[in-house]
Amino acid sequence: MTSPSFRPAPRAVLVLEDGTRFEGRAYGATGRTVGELVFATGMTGYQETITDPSYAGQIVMMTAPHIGNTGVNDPDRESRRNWVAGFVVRDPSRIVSNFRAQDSLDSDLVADGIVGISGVDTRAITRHIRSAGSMRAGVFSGSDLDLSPSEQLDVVTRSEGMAGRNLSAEVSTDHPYALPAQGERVGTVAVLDLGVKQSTLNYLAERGFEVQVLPQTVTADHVLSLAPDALFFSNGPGDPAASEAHVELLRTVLRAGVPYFGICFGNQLLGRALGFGTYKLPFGHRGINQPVLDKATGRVEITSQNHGFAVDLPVEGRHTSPEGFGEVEVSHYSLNDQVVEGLVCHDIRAFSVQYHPESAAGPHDAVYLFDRFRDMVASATHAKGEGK
Ligand SMILES: NC(=O)CC[C@H](N)C(=O)O
Repeated sequence: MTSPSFRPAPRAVLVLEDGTRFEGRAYGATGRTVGELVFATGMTGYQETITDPSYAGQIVMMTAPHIGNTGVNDPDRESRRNWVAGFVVRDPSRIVSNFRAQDSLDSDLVADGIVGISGVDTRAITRHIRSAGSMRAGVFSGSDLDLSPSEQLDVVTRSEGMAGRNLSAEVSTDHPYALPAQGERVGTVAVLDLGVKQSTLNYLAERGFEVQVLPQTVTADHVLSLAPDALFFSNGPGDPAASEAHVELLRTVLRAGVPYFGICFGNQLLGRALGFGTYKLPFGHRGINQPVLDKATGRVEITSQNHGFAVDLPVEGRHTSPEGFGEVEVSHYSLNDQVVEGLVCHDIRAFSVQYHPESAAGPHDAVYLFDRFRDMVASATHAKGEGK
């Protein structure tokens, strides 16, 4: 595992849908892959990134130049596999050096068939995407290099874009399962698994929730038949505008008075359930040092983010839900570009954030949101007990 190999890897090429090409070396599995090319700015946490199911369908490029130094290990996996459609790095570590390492990143990518490329100028590619926007791309190595440049470009331009894409079925659990509550029990939370990360489930269980994880195919009737004390929608890949069935489920369960918390995709779906729109950002927010303002406290949080879509609402003032859920406010917004980063409902028990309070990887500034959820559910249960 730690023996250095100084043989140059075989060639590979990264082809962008606008025809731009970058020559490099094969990294991870060899072959061909297509997806939306996005960049992630975290200097650490590559394993949490590639095992985040929200990245399904995306070729992730790390802007940090040196990747793989600490290898991979089982405790840091956020889900059952690596989900990225492809992986682009500048300078992969030739050795693994960490006491927690169980394997090298390269061989872990090979095990999951993730086609990657290294030795490309990731700074130039990032600047290109920053100006031109995220776009479809392909990585080709091995016998796929026999395709001519125009045939490779054809493969890319014939592939599906991210707008309008529903990917929940690819990443969700196919069977329900549960995590027991830890410490003082607050109640049960039904978690719709749209691509949930393990750290999120752990935080919920640690806050006293019995966590019931449900496949994304579940119906509103089934959720209500479980009589959960709360509902949670996870992060996940794809375009929120293509998840109408989940939006309908959310509306029904909210109308039944069940308290709600959503993260990332779960924030976008709350926005849509309330009757607002979502839109695609030019190149999205992906990294672990994204500044966000909590409007209620004036506090700035440094957050972990991974989103390419956002809720379409002015960050100031209150807005009336066209779906009859009362007054809604943007609770948090990005200090980089004023994009909506959180929603709070004033007339029903529901809130959500666009960023990742489970902080895997990333700073722990936003972990308080799990406490806020626990307190909201505890007060709802108390009110129910008093017949309010
Ligand atoms: N991490 C997420 O949940 C991402 C949500 C959505 N797929 C987006 O890209 O905006």
